Amino acid sequence: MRIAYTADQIRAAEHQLMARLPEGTLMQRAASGLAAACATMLGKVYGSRVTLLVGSGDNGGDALYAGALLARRGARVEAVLAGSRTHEAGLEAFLLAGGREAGAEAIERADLIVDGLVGIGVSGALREPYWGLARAANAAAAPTVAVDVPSGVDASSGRVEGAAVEAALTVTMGARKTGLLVDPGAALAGEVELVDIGLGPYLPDPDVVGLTGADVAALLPRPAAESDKYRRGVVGVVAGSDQYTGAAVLAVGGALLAGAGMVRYAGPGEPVAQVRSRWPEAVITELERPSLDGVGRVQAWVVGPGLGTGDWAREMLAQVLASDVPVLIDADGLTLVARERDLLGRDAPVLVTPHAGELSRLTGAGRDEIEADRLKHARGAAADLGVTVLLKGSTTVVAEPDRPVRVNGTGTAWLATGGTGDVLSGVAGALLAQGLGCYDAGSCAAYLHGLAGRIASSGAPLHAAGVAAAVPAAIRELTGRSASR
Ligand SMILES: NC(=O)C1=CN([C@@H]2O[C@H](COP(=O)(O)OP(=O)(O)OC[C@H]3O[C@@H](n4cnc5c(N)ncnc54)[C@H](OP(=O)(O)O)[C@@H]3O)[C@@H](O)[C@H]2O)[C@@H](O)CC1
Ligand SMILES: [K+]
Repeated sequence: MRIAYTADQIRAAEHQLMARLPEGTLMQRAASGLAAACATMLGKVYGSRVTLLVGSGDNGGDALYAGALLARRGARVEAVLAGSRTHEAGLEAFLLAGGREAGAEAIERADLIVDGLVGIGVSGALREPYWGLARAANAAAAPTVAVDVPSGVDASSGRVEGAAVEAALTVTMGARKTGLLVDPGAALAGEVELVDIGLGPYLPDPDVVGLTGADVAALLPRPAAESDKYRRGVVGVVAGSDQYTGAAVLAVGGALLAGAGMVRYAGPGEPVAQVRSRWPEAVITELERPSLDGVGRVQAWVVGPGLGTGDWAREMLAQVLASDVPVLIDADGLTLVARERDLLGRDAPVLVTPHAGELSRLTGAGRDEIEADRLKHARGAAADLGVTVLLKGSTTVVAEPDRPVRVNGTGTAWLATGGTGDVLSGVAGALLAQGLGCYDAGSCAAYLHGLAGRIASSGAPLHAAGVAAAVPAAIRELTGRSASR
């Protein structure tokens, strides 16, 4: 599990640890980890050119001490001092080791750039000359190693106001920062390497958590020898309409291919015909009127994709929500709930899966505001609505009251195409029906869906049906050798 913390949490932990250690110890630990990472990146340290971008705080101090270590190993290290002041002891050590001060032109002659402009102490958009230096580093041929966080990225949220450094590697001190797991910060951080400075015992519960493949593999339900189709989980899908038939096909496909024991589909004539011809495995009820009578028992419902927002859709949604099993609400179902919040008043669990636009309808926050701070808005919606919120996007986040937000980084930009959300709802529904809670079902589904997207894409455009088809391959990749069991 990748765990991450806000800047305040890190600072509080550092405070406690620092009180027990001689002054400067933590920075020395940070700098030696940073220098080692730079050395690995350079391959050969002796004779290489390293340019440090040094801000006025301790982030610059880390860079200067690391620069001193690299200079002692024979690198030609130059420091561009950006702040109105500079970490004094760090600069002294740097100069003593043979490092030199330089102007911004040193960025262009570097083999490696070290971004020590700002770390967790940043506030707001980068000011000049930091801003210009960040852009010069991004334009340079050499890769950049960011100290703690890429400068310009808010460590606690991943937000970027204005320019930020694009790092090939971020060497982060003590613990990962939330902003390294959430886009846009996550995308700017490159690889993330954690340097242990001894903070562990002082860290509180994490702010956010990212599941690894091994975590997901451990959570995924596996059929046991005595499983039958009912015990493996029956998913009910209420999706599609005479106008939108594809959503039904895709949601049912996602559910079937994510391991549901059985999928029951209920809808009107047009989508029924489509689902029947595409998925003969599904158990289908063709509806003359909006009613779940005679559809049969399920262990979880998926409701909303392509359903429409008229009276029929509203009645189907109300009946699904009146059941006593977990319900996933997506797409048109969310539009209906936004109009009529009371529908959410039920005892059994609810997982909602909005994108930013749908969440905006649910909460009234602006779409751009939501995109800029996905964590805050997903958390707020989960608390206000009393449900689990899976907010889709380049970093999908899953928020549930009183638990760390789970963030998912497996997706690919190619997934931003029509119908992929319908597949996700089916995948998550299958996991709910197999007994996972909303938090686990949502975060495992996001992981699998992202991985399936990568498999389906391999760097080229994909289509939603291809993502559904790749879900078994994603499960196989995760579960590895034990897949035969
Ligand atoms: N504490 C520890 O134990 C350890 C800490 N460690 C390291 O220290 C880092 C935190 O150091 P920090 O607290 O000194 O803050 P930091 O990120 O360097 O930036 C603050 C400076 O930036 C400036 N500034 C702010 N906003 C700005 C903007 N928008 N645009 C431009 N400038 C801006 C502001 O300058 P001022 O406004 O005062 O001129 C202020 O002085 C942490 O990330 C890690 O790398 C490690 O060594 C491990 C041990
Ligand atoms: K930095």
